[in-house]
Amino acid sequence: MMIHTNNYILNIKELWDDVPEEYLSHKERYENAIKKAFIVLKVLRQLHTGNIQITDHRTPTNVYSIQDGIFRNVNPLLIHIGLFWSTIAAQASTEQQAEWLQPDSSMIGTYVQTELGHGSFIRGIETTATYDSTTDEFILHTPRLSAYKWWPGGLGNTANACLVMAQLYINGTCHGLHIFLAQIRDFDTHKPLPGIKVGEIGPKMGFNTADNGFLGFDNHRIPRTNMLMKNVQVLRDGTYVKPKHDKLTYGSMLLTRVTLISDLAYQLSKAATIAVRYSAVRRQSPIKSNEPERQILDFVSQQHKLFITIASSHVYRVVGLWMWNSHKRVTADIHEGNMGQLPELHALACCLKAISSRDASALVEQCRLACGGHGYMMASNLPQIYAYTTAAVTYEGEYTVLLLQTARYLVKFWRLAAEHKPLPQNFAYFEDYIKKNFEQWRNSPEGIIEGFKAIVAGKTKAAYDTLQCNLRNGREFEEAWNMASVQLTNASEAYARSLLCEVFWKETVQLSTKVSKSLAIVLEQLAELYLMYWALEKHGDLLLYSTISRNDIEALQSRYEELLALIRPNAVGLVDAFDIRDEVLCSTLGAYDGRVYERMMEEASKSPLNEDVVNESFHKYIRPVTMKNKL
Ligand SMILES: CCCCCCCC/C=C\CCCCCCCCCCC/C=C/C(=O)SCCNC(=O)CCNC(=O)[C@H](O)C(C)(C)COP(=O)(O)OP(=O)(O)OC[C@H]1O[C@@H](n2cnc3c(N)ncnc32)[C@H](O)[C@@H]1OP(=O)(O)O
Ligand SMILES: Cc1cc2nc3c(=O)[nH]c(=O)nc-3n(C[C@H](O)[C@H](O)[C@H](O)COP(=O)(O)OP(=O)(O)OC[C@H]3O[C@@H](n4cnc5c(N)ncnc54)[C@H](O)[C@@H]3O)c2cc1C
Repeated sequence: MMIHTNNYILNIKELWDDVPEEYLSHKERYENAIKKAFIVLKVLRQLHTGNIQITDHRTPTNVYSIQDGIFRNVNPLLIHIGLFWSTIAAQASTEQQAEWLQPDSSMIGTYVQTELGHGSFIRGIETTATYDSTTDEFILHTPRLSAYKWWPGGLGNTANACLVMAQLYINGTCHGLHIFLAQIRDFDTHKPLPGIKVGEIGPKMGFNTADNGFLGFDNHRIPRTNMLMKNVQVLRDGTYVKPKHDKLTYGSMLLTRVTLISDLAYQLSKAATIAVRYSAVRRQSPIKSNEPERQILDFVSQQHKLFITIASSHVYRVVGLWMWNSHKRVTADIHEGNMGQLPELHALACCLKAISSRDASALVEQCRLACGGHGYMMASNLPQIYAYTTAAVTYEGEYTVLLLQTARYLVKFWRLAAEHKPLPQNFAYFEDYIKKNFEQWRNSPEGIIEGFKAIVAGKTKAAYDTLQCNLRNGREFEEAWNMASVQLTNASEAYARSLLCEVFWKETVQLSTKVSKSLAIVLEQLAELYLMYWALEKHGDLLLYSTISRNDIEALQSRYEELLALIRPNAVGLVDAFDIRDEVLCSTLGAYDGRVYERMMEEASKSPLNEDVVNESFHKYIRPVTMKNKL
């Protein structure tokens, strides 16, 4: 059968709620989400087996964005598809993949790593997998409360299998963290298997349909062949065959960090669409007292809040794709046994995941605030987008922890520069900074990019000097590192920003040669706006580390304001171009037809508190008090 994904899925009636999910209980919400998730999964399986075929392009992202509208919150199968499958595909041997990745598999899985006691410091994970050579099995065990797995999405009620990260023990020797496939519930009855204690962790700020769960093992046995064995093996006699790089086990986190950048671009495009469309409809106060009230989008301060969100969505779309291609390249190299590019990819993924999630959550919140009171309504969908987006600052590597990983990489290159050793081309600017080869400031995108590199060099130098000073004062390295950690994270943040500016500007200039002149102008305006915005935000750093002057900063400010005026006529067109359907946007404020007030009233009428003209609590509680002496 040939289908058009959008229309096919949008026409499945059971996928769309009559009652907004905010009115459902925790339990009802989950049950409703599960109903929908399995309808979508069935479609995906039919797509996979070729029973149905798609006539529209961009298949995975299409399905992803449509399912995003179906689940106002989160698809409970997100981790099954996004992490369980992809980890097996990346880390299981060919034979294991052939067995486990069947399209009609009974397994519904999740990715189980974090414990009550350890999330960031994964070497501290306490769950053990001990090899028993007499039975050719691993024994999974949770030695204490802090070792209980806690957080995995879909674990609470949905999953019957999982990939577990545990410390591998063979003959009393610990070989560190490895990944194991464990069945946890009976495929038929869905009851937890003997030795498994599993449940859901309770309501959260968002992700309330993801049934995040807890899990404990009581000497639970799995076959030896359930360890993911593409990169590392345990043989029948207990021989341990080491991986080519000891961080290959962390590969799923690396991949998800890369993927997340694009996902956050998409979340930003939703928030920008809602806030810009609403700002075009909403009128509040005249600008000149004798004129009619103006669209709030005409207030320059409103443009300042919103246009950076549009630009940032494009930045993360472009940089997300750039990272995706790098990941593909490095993975191909790893297949050939060449691990050389892995540290750089890890360092880039860490800081870009950290900054993209932090930017996205701050900008989504800015869009919500830019919609005034109405942005606070759940029906605007902005609170849900915020709750979803802000979680990304924490999961898949907490913000600061990831920035500190990138700092290790920066410090390594600074040390080379300080010792006058050869540097790779992309860090040649460290040497220029040391030699004080400062460029004359240019008020242009290229000049700003150079300025940001000077900030990276200056901040890395400051952090490095502090580190050295702490060492000279007799501190151990780890302690000296901790004492310098504020400066180290600052350096990483600056590094991410310089990458974002450079990649976005270069890619935009290249793209501009391939599109119409009028489109090229708008794309370059957006890219320039992004660079100017951040140059102004970081003007203090530019004053400290580059050759910028006060006059230059004033000129940047004028150009920035000019850009806001230039973008204003295209603002609505720019968000329409994100091409997000109303059914996916789920927002009274952001729908394409602009019927904001009508939609708000329609949504309010769905409130159960409007079902009765007089709520029964009036008779039970209010009247007895207010009418007490008057009856
Ligand atoms: C129906 C649905 C339809 C779907 C259709 C599909 C279409 C899909 C399309 C789009 C999908 C996009 C959606 C994506 C959205 C996903 C949503 C996800 C939901 C949430 C899920 C959340 C999951 C989780 O959170 S899982 C748990 C994650 N946990 C963490 O991230 C822990 C963080 N901690 C760490 O990573 C580590 O502890 C550490 C790196 C901080 C430290 O590790 P350690 O071993 O201690 O190492 P250290 O001593 O610091 O360093 C030693 C050297 O190792 C280097 N290194 C560290 N890590 C790596 C690595 N990964 N790779 C390479 N090298 C690494 C490090 O740099 C050191 O090197 P050096 O040279 O010594 O400096
Ligand atoms: C919505 C959501 C979904 C999730 N889904 C999953 C899942 O599917 N599977 C899974 O396994 N996990 C999942 N997680 C868990 C997630 O990966 C962890 O919460 C995350 O890695 C952070 O770890 P933590 O909670 O232990 O924070 P902590 O590490 O305890 O962080 C607390 C504070 O300590 C600071 N800190 C910690 N270590 C350092 C350090 N070395 N240096 C400086 N500061 C430090 C942090 O910066 C932070 O400010 C999910 C979490 C959330 C919120």
